[in-house]
Amino acid sequence: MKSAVSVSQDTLVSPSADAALAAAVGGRASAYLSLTKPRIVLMVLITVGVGFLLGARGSAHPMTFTLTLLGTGLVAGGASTLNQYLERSRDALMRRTARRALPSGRLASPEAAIFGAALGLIGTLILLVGVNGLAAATALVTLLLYVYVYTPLKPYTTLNTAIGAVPGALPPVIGWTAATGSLSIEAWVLFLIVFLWQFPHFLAIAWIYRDDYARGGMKMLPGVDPRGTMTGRQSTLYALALVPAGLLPSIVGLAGPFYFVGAMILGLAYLESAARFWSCVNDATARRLLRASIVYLPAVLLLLVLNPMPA
Ligand code: HEM
Ligand SMILES: CC(C)=CCC/C(C)=C/CC/C(C)=C/COP(=O)(O)OP(=O)(O)O
Repeated sequence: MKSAVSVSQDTLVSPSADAALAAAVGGRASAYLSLTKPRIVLMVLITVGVGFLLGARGSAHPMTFTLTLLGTGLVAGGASTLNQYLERSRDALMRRTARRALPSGRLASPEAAIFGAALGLIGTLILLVGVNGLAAATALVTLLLYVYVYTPLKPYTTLNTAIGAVPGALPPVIGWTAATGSLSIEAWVLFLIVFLWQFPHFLAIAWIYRDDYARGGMKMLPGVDPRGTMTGRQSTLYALALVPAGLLPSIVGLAGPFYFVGAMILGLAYLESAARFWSCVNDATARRLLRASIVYLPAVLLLLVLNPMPA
């Protein structure tokens, strides 16, 4: 009788316990995934992929390509995780980030630190063993600059974003070195485009979230520029510099005339959004500029892949 009761209890209790366990495991898995900032990783991988395909000039080795994306994706996810680990207290103070896995307590911080370090290490080893030493070293330098230079500087200087733009622009260089084993001029042209592109991107974001950044104690330009004059001017100047920089792939023999025309149109459209932001600095023009930034980069990268210069 006793055992019958316990069996019936088990059968009653187990399914809901299993569901709770599954929900907990699923919840933890999604919390771990969120630490890697998947949308940024996806965009980073697109820039890596384009760098690789241009470097390979039509003879990409599928296995090397796959290992490059896998290794760099893991390093990028590890970098974002370590960034969230280091910023957990400040993230708790900002509305945009307060619900993240660490400030909300869904994961404990040592778990995040171990997860981030493991992803970074495994990703670097995959690049080292499966791709080449230069790609592995470039990815590791990218992680170190992002996690240990840019991230700690955010509460101290408004220059943090200009410094963060260096690791932000290195992923296409990782892709290029993975395909070619060298750091040639073409890699630096791709670096320059992504570097300049980031200024209007993050200045628009810094304006939109200016109160939030101030709450978290992050030093961003709009915090010392309440009318937004410098923020608007800098966005416009960097977007202006990006117009000729965006044409360089055709000049160094990376892309053809179709790319040249497309990049010119996209560059002018991005510049127009930045100039409109400068002429009237407000949340609406900043959001429009942010949207333009998220269109510009994938579109230019797509054109590069669609209209490469024949080898
Ligand atoms: C210093 C450089 C950068 C800073 C400070 C920065 C900051 C940010 C922030 C705070 C957001 C979230 C905006 C929101 O929630 O409304 C964002 C969105 C985004 N960023 Fe950046 N970013 C930088 C560089 C980059 C780079 C290098 C890439 C990719 C190559 C990138 C791709 C994106 C994309 C695709 C989004 C939209 C997806 C999303 O909302 O998560 N960013 N950026
Ligand atoms: C291979 C490798 C390591 C790739 C990583 C490339 C990289 C540095 C991408 C992110 C660029 C960046 C500075 C985003 C903002 O982060 P944030 O921390 O200021 O954003 P948050 O305010 O949302 O935390």
